Amino acid sequence: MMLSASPTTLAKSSLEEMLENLRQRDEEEKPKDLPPTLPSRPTSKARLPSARRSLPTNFKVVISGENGTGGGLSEVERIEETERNEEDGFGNKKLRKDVNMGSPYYLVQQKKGEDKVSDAKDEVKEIGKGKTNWKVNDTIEYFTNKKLRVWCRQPKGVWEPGAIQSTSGEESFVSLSNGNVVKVSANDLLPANPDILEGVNDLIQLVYLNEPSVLHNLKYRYYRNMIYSKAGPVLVAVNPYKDIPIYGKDFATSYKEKATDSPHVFAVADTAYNEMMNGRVNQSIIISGESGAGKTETAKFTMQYLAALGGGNGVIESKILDTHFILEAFGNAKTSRNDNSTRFGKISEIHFTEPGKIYGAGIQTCKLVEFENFLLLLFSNKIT
Ligand SMILES: Nc1ncnc2c1ncn2[C@@H]1O[C@H](COP(=O)(O)OP(=O)(O)OP(=O)(O)O)[C@@H](O)[C@H]1O
Repeated sequence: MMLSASPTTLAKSSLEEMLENLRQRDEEEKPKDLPPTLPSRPTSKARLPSARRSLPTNFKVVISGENGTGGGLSEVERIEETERNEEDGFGNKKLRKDVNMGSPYYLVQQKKGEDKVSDAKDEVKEIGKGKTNWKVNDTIEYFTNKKLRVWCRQPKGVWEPGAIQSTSGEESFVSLSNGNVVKVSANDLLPANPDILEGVNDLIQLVYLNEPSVLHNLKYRYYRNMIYSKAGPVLVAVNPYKDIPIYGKDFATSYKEKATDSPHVFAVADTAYNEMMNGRVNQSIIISGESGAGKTETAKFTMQYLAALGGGNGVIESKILDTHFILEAFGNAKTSRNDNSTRFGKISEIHFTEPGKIYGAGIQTCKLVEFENFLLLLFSNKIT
């Protein structure tokens, strides 16, 4: 399903007003002050910002139920792809507008997703115009003139947001958000993303993919209980260390019915299940992270979702889910990093019948590789 990003009939937000003012100011200054192109990005094509492409004039925001099945396509590419072809190529249903989740988490995501993606594209279009070859100084100059936000590395390595006041040679005076003005070298400055991109649910939507921008985006979401973010086809989970009500039946149902595309472990499990069912290809999900990152919990949520999808009378599913308790009793221990640390690597398999019902499971364990712990869930379809 597509949702048009045409201007809303509601009163303009202060953000919209600010953007409009910025655009007007740019228009006035256009002939003598063309903005430079975006700063350099990682060389990998997969991480190039979608915003570098010229935007379609009839731009639309697509919210589809799939997660990570874009084959590495950027947001704009996926939009164009979907516009070319009503089917998403993976047999997934598109977002159902008629399902009202009634969940604050869902609503925030929906609203933010719609507004931000479309507005940010416009803003990026503005910033991205101009020459293709640029130098660091051009960018700093541009950021200074426009009073745009930058990230400023402080002595202890912490990145603080601020605005460049003036630059002389390799050094700049930056006014930090706490009011202090500090002198920093150009090496300690990085461009920040426009406010409008704050909290985007896929990191590849960020115009500037530098370390502070990525961390800031994850932190912004984390403080709003949005612990999952996408980094292209990869799901990033930040351990909340508290219960967040995002794993209940209503959430499982909404991911099953493609009612939301907010990043979530259920979405990953759903994609794997659908790929297995549609493509008849075994699937695997790799969960990695340092000790205490939340791998075991994530694996449990994945299995819980798969049990809900492939559940029959519930007996075998609950048996599978209950194995965690036995395994943890024998194989977990308290460490300085995690009170309930799994001391072994784990490969869990779930087997499905052809119609997609669970008919068995298996778990292989292996020696723990400290700090490079992993869990691998495998899903296989019975070939009879
Ligand atoms: N999604 C979550 N929601 C709430 N709490 C969580 C979540 N994920 C992890 N936690 C908390 O973090 C703790 C550590 O998580 P977990 O045991 O899954 O880490 P791990 O990566 O498997 O660690 P290890 O490699 O040491 O086994 C859990 O006991 C739980 O309290």
